[in-house]
Amino acid sequence: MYASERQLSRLRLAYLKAVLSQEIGAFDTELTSGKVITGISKHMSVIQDAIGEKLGHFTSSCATFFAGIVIAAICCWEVALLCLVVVPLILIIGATYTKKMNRISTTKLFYHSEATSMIEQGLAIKSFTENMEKQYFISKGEALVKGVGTGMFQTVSFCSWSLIIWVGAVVVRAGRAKGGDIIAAVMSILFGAISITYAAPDMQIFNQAKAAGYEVFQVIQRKPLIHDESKGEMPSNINGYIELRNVHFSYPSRPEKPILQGLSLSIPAGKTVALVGSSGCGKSTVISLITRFYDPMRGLDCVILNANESAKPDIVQYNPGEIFIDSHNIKDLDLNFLRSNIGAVYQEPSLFTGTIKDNLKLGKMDADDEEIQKAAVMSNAHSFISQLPNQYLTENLESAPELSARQEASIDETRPLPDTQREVQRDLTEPHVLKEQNEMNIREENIFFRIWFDLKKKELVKIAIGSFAAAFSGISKPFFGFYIITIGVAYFEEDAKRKVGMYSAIFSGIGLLSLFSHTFQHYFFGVVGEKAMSNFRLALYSGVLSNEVGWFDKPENTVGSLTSRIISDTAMVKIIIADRMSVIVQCVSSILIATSVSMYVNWRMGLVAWAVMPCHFIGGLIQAKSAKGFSGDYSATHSDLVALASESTTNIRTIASFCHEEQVLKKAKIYLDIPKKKYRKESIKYGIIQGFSLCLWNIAHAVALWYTTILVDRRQATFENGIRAYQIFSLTVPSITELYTLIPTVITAINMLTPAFKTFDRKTEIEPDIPDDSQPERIQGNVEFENITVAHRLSTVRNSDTIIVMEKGRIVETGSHSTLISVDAGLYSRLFRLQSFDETS
Ligand SMILES: Nc1ncnc2c1ncn2[C@@H]1O[C@H](COP(=O)(O)OP(=O)(O)OP(=O)(O)O)[C@@H](O)[C@H]1O
Repeated sequence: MYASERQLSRLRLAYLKAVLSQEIGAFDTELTSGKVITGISKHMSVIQDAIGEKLGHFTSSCATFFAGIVIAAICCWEVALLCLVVVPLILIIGATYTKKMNRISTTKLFYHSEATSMIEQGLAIKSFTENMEKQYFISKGEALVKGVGTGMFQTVSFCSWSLIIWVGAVVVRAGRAKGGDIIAAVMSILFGAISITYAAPDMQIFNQAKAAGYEVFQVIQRKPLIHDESKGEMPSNINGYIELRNVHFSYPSRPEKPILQGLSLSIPAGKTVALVGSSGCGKSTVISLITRFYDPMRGLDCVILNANESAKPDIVQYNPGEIFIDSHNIKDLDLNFLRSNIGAVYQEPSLFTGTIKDNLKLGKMDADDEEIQKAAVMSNAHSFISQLPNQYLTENLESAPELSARQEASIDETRPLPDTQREVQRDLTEPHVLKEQNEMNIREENIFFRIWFDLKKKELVKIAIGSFAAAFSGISKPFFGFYIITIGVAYFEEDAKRKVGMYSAIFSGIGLLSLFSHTFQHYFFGVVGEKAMSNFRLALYSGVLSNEVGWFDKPENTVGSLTSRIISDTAMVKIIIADRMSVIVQCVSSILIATSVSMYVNWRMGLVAWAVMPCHFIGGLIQAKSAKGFSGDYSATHSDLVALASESTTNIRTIASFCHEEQVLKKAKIYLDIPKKKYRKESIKYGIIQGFSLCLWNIAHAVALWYTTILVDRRQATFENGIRAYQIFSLTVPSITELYTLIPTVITAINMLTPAFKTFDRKTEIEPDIPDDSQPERIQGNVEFENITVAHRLSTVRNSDTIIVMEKGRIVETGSHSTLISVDAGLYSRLFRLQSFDETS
């Protein structure tokens, strides 16, 4: 536990460092914030689990198995040898199953990510429905593979046992071993085999960790297209003469759309130059190129077709243009040096966790209080900051919820910029209109009944067949307990070979039936679970899309949290139905059958078996916990780090422009130290608990054996029935433990579904589809504006030394305000007149 925490601490840091060092274009395409958060939380947790507790658990389970084989070999080598032949067969089935399941989960993961990005981009419900249908189809295959796989495992296990016990009888008949030796050998193998089945889920985690590791290392090993590692020039003095020469640019996410098309401009040092143009003409793009968030590049327009149409297109490499500062090509300059010479304030305000002062210091980490205040006064932020309860020490998100969007932006603009600052871009933030919302009135309903979402009659029939099959699958444990002792006794009888042969045949028959019962159980529960989940997902997504725009402004309805509600939370529906309910039915059936049969065989021993059950139960619970992992949810333990990674990715431009990567990594190191200390203590504590659980187990067996001798002594039971009644029940106790651990997970899953159902139940305040009868028949077209605020950008730039007017990535006019305004047909003058109209209206 401790070692894995230490290793993962390094891996998490390396991951975050790699993310922060990528060029901005990567965040537009491959490194979405969702992917980064999944990487640093989910993927890291799986890897930590695999190389930590699961590896320890797997090693100890394998050791138990091999010890079982060795003891069996000492008691009866023929039986042990047979096991060594049979076990690889079982392992091959396990490996084939895992391989198939992995292939399916990789395909599912692809569609899962596709669905996530569809929601992030707000795509139409039609594409989402198609995606859900594809997922449903894949899940059908998954359910079938799961059913056949577990069924095959049961069948082969039962048939192998039949063979082993029959060979035991042959050996006894031949006089090469005693019945007792065979029982000892079979029991050792039995416990070894149980251990190896405990180890099987670990293999699944190892495979998941492999897939997660692949994703994580892809990011860590990714070479950024623009990076600061190869240290470039750092001229001693920068005057600030900026020149763009024939610059072409397309965003990596939309290479087919040219944004800048041969833009050339020069900005003399010390002059104020304003870029003016309609929205989307490429103003911010120019600034992004100067700060080297992107390098000039041509998109797909560089592909020209050959004269002969059937031939392959030629890729022509044009020079995409160059950018110079003081005649230094910015590509030759040290990246950090370049960015620390540029002060940029972006349209979107970005605030980080911490106090207002921490946020202001982002621009200059060594700024003192006086400098900070001076910067705040200059940007008109000082007056409202002074009115806050803790002034500059106010935690920006928690204690100052009253901060308006404009004030947030103001803090963002206030950051004292490095002394070397030469250029500031100031785009005024669009006014935010926040709508008041009525509190939702949500009915408390029983979510458990609602998860069977919109299921048709045929799906309910499937669930009934699945439940029946699950109940039959529940027979296997008590049946095994009953027959293993019956066979043990048969070894001592005269016609051992015939009797054991008959029992072996029955054993194989039950094994064969379990192939069908497991297949039906997993297939039907899996298919119905997927159907209910996809019905609910679709209904929820369409419900979300029908909400009014104001609803999306609420902090709890950000794209991230809605995506998580639609994709992750709804997955609980399938988990409850396919994974939990199916096993719950199986466990209940096992417990009922075991209790009835053990009471029937010998009611006294049946009661004792129930009495010592808590020892088994607690022991089993601790073992199950150890198989699952004591360390719990790694993502929750590292929530501070995940939050840091999330806000860093969202505000990557701010971090990159302030060269703040090192500060983020320093903070990350502090966050990583806390869990490291925690896991050191916990690992010792849980080691002791695990040892105690094994002790309880042995105490339970000892009590049962002791009581059997008393019953035999008092002639209240035969030895065979005493042991048999106990064994039937004790082999079924894991089902009680499983049931006990499953029920809280169902409750947790139901709780996780509550926000999704609340969102689903919400009625939109602006109903788009219901025509309003009160509407006039004919629209006159008289529009009345009330309390509208317009950002008069042109009034903020009229005093600039030079105004450059852009249109569709090209410069169309250049000059001062007075010269440009005099050109009546010019774009500037048209824009200016348009804004004057706004002012007067
Ligand atoms: N990261 C991005 N990925 C893909 N396209 C982008 C990206 N950022 C901007 N664009 C597109 O590039 C074009 C130019 O955008 P840019 O932000 O430079 O315009 P602008 O002139 O600054 O507009 P505004 O005045 O609205 O801020 C727009 O069509 C915009 O949609």
